[in-house]
Amino acid sequence: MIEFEHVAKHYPDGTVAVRDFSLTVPSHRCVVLLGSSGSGKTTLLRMVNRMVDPTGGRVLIDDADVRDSDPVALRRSIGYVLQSGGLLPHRTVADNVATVPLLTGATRRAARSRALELLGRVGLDESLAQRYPAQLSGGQQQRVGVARALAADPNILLMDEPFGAVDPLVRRELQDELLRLQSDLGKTILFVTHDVDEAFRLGDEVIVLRPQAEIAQRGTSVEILAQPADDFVRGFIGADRGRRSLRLATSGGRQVAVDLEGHAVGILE
Ligand SMILES: Nc1ncnc2c1ncn2[C@@H]1O[C@H](COP(=O)(O)OP(=O)(O)OP(=O)(O)O)[C@@H](O)[C@H]1O
Repeated sequence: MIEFEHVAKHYPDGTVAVRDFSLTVPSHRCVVLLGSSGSGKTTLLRMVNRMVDPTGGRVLIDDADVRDSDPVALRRSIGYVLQSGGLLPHRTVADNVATVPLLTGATRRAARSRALELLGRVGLDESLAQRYPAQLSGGQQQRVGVARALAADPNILLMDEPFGAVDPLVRRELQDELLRLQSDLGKTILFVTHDVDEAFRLGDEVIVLRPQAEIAQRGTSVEILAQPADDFVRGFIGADRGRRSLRLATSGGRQVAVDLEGHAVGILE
């Protein structure tokens, strides 16, 4: 469980990235921070692994203040996936994934076999293990990034726009993969995105943020879509532009959900 207790982040230049943010992320759940650029999402995420220290309030992991833990050990114990993949360019794929197990004392042999197992888990063929990151597609690099984040078998995964740099089809594949992994592994995931569809697909709970990480609304995708808290949320999720509106049409005795342009999106069971 991750708890943010009235955290704030004021930068020396006067920027208030986070004003007063409180949230509990329950264990084994995926909570998504959804907000536009500059709303403070990355700042909040990095407070968990102490890449950013709050200027007010505190962050607890399983009731322990992260300030009391060694930052390097803390970072090794938490999986972190970035949009850019963050892979080491001069190390092979297998070595990239094996880095953390090696640092935490695994033998070379054990680290390597763990790396190969994880590559399989994220849907990558073993034949890619000896390649360098630049020899992979963007989607494959992101899979390696996820495998690397899982390498230390962390309880917590922090994911910062991890699928933002790939095309929409691959993005969907990676989302499916994460949903599958999560149903197997049950990690505590804090996921940052500005993409509403992604947030609604992945989040057990979605936190819609205004600037300075002010919570505009929190809830399941169903709750937010059914009852947007205000005009800001309505605008952000596109409900005000009819983007999320469907209507029912009947064809051959079946009820079909169609979007506002008349394209079929699903069938009512
Ligand atoms: N070192 C810094 N000094 C001053 N201001 C900063 C610093 N780092 C971040 N900020 C500011 O803090 C605010 C929040 O930044 P943050 O990166 O958390 O937003 P974000 O929601 O993750 O945005 P994005 O989606 O664009 O990554 C922004 O206004 C940003 O300019």
